[in-house]
Amino acid sequence: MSDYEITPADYLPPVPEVTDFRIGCIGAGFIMADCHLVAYAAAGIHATGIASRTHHTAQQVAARHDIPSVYADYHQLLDNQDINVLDIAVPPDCLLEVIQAACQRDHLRGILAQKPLGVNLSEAKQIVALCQQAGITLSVNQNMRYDQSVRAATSLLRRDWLGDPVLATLDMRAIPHWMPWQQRQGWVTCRIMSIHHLDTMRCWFGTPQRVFASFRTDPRTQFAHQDGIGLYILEYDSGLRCQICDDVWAGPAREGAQADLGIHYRLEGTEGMAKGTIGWPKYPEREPSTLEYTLTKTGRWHQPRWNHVWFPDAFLGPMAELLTALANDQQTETSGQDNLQTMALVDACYLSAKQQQAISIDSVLNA
Ligand SMILES: NC(=O)C1=CN([C@@H]2O[C@H](COP(=O)(O)OP(=O)(O)OC[C@H]3O[C@@H](n4cnc5c(N)ncnc54)[C@H](OP(=O)(O)O)[C@@H]3O)[C@@H](O)[C@H]2O)C=CC1
Ligand SMILES: O=C1CO[C@H](CO)[C@@H](O)[C@@H]1O
Repeated sequence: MSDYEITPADYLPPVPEVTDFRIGCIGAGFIMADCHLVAYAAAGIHATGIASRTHHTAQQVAARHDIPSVYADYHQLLDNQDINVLDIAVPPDCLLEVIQAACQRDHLRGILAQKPLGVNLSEAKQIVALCQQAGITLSVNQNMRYDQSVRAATSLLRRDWLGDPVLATLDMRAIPHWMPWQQRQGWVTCRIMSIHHLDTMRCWFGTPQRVFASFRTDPRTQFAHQDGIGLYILEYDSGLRCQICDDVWAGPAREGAQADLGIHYRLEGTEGMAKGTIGWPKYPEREPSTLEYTLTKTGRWHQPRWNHVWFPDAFLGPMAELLTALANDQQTETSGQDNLQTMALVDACYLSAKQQQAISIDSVLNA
């Protein structure tokens, strides 16, 4: 293989050597049942216990995934001293109380919490502080970083193959399935979906200095919401600009017109250019994400391909990283502390759209 080629180690997550941690799952909804547990099982990682709000839901998911212990509620799961790692996927406005209860137990070593880390930066800070005080390693499930194309692009950037980053754009034209609990938050897009794209830009380029965000409401969504279709410009002092368009309306495709759905991104640097697609909008069909790149040093297109997909395969990544970090007494890349910057960026987007002006991320982080 010539230089400047991507290999599986660049797009697949590490599989932890030590898998004897005992995982308790809190939440048994879509993401836990159809993504987390499916990806873990494929790697030989099996949860020990599960609890949901509704006992019957937990029983059904336990039966489907061969989970030996089902608890009537999450407090009972937390009482089991054998469980030392939590995998939490509950609505964001339920997360803080679950973490508060978890931090009162002294047998827990690690927590993987689904994004967003609470309803805002203030809650995220409380969650991070609670885990630090309890000596629990907290990691946030910002799993788009583990999408195979995103991860491969991260490798290109970390090796400097693209040179100095000049411009990055990401265009989402897709209709996600919305969860009923979003209605009580009044969020359609930014804190639920755009958070992935904002966090991915952070993974690629670090935290921007400022963001300008503009929202327009989504004509299909029946409940009152603050966001809807989201447009974002991220400004970096280096000169780099990132632009994200999250169009969750994507035209009247559900209303009878033809659909043209997908997610495309493009990264331009002084020494190369990469363009990718994210296959997730086709889920449950398995459409792998793609990446192509061209470099001044090679003068041709490089087109690595794989059969893995974000949903569900990439969900091994965040748990594998947490288990590896626990075994080595380290933090993960998506630690709670790191995620405060993603949460600050998201809060800055809502503030920017409301005030119709660019917002510095530091001003939100340090407010
Ligand atoms: N790519 C990603 O990383 C994705 C992340 N997510 C995140 O995962 C979390 C869970 O999402 P998802 O699984 O799709 O949601 P679901 O609605 O499918 O599941 C929610 C789970 O939380 C439980 N729950 C506890 N309290 C409540 C409550 N007050 N209202 C509603 N449910 C409650 C539900 O219990 P029960 O059903 O027993 O009543 C269920 O087990 C969210 O934070 C979401 O943002 C979601 C999708 C994709
Ligand atoms: O994180 C997410 C990614 O995709 C889902 C769409 O099916 C969203 O619901 C979501 O919260």
